[in-house]
Amino acid sequence: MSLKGPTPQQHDGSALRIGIVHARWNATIIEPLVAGAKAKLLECGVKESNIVVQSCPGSWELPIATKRLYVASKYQTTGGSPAFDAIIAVGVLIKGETMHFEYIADSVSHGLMRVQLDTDIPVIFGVLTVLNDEQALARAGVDGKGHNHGEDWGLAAVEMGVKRRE
Ligand SMILES: O=Nc1c(NC[C@H](O)[C@H](O)[C@H](O)CO)[nH]c(=O)[nH]c1=O
Repeated sequence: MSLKGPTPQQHDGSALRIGIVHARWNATIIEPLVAGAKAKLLECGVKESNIVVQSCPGSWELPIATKRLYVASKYQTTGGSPAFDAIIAVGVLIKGETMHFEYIADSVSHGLMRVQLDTDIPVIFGVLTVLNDEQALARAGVDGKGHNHGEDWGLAAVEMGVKRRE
């Protein structure tokens, strides 16, 4: 058994509304990650109609796309309270030949942390920062290898969404 990974908890997601914002770079990895997160949301009782999925060009755009989803939702509900209990930001950064990877990874991680602290809406960090395709495939659970990290992000979104309402 791996020493890594979160200790799972059981939470009832039936009252939650969850956003998923995903980049479109490296779509063959993004797709299983988003599917894994969504499957766990549904397994925890989140209603399909309460899962909103949006996309953006790449991981660099995740912080602003996540912030915009929160802001837009705030004005769609009565009383201006945000409509989302948590948002999962999904991206796949694969190291290339240049320093581009480092700059995006660093900026996106700080950006997403800032969005969640500024908005008080939990933003689950679903950005893979990997050194090669094999690492990406293993973390998306593709071809039965490795573990789909999207599932962990779905569970984290339910836990944080429930706790935000307590
Ligand atoms: O470069 N590699 C990647 C990437 N670059 C695009 C960047 O996020 C942004 O969309 C553009 O720079 C335009 O702002 N975006 C990713 O999600 N993964 C990568 O591996």
